Amino acid sequence: MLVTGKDILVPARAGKYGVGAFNTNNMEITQAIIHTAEKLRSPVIVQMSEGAIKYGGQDLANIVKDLATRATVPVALHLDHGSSYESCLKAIKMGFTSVMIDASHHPFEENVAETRRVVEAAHIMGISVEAELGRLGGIEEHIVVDEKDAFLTDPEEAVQFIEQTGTDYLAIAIGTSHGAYKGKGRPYIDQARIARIGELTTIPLVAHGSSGVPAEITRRFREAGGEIGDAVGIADDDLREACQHGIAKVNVDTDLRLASTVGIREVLKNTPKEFDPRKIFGLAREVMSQIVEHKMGVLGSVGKA
Ligand SMILES: O=C(COP(=O)(O)O)NO
Ligand SMILES: [Ca+2]
Ligand code: NA
Ligand SMILES: [Zn+2]
Repeated sequence: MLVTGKDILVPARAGKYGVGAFNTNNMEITQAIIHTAEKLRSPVIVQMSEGAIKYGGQDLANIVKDLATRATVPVALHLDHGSSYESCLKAIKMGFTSVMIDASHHPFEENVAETRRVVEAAHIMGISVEAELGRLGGIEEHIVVDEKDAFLTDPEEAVQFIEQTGTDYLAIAIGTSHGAYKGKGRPYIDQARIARIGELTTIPLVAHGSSGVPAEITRRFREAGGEIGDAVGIADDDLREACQHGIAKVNVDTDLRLASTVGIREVLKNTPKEFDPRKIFGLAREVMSQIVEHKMGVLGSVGKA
């Protein structure tokens, strides 16, 4: 059933488990996410970035909404990295049940003001809101944040921010970053910082940049002709621990991008005579489903629906 992000995340925070928020850009990705959630009896969030909305528009939103509505587990449709009040309202008009207003690259006061505007409008329409405080490294949809400008979330500031905005959940910067190259070795996740913020707050916390970039996937990616450097993601153990301290929404996009590309490349490489799109996209769907299944196991959301 189609529900709001809050319906899914408040129980997750209380139950100390994480719920995957997986980005989609087409039907097969959406099916891999939702069918796997049903198979594992797991709640799930399907999210679309502004780039995905540009690419698939209402067509894609309708695919997600239809699958979510018919799903036998709770599913929310979430706007990822909404860059403005207008963008959030447009998404709500498209049928999104959760929106992120990402104003974390602005000074605190401006972030508060922008977030408040979205919260007021969204709550009138019964839609829940994610905001962000702190700045991840890596490349967000519309902002390139280099390391020196990344800053981790201050726990006391987070309390102020939540009080002043009324946001339903909060994305925090705690060492993760977007993309396939999250650090030189194992990225450092500031568990003490998460725990501190978790102690001081009660709303669900959000970890962006949480793809694991599994070695098996990068090996297959190269084997099938892909080119990727020494990619590294967030360790499963770090995600498990983060969910014990208040992280309830865990964003995953890169892993599905890599998995779908592995599937497509393997079909094209191994069966060069193949040109049936169901075979070409079918394996991608299968590889993505395996990634979604692994992640739900790591986060502890299996059987929670
Ligand atoms: O935070 C993310 C995705 O992060 P990854 O690049 O680690 O999948 N989307 O908002
Ligand atoms: Ca941001
Ligand atoms: Na988001
Ligand atoms: Zn993100």
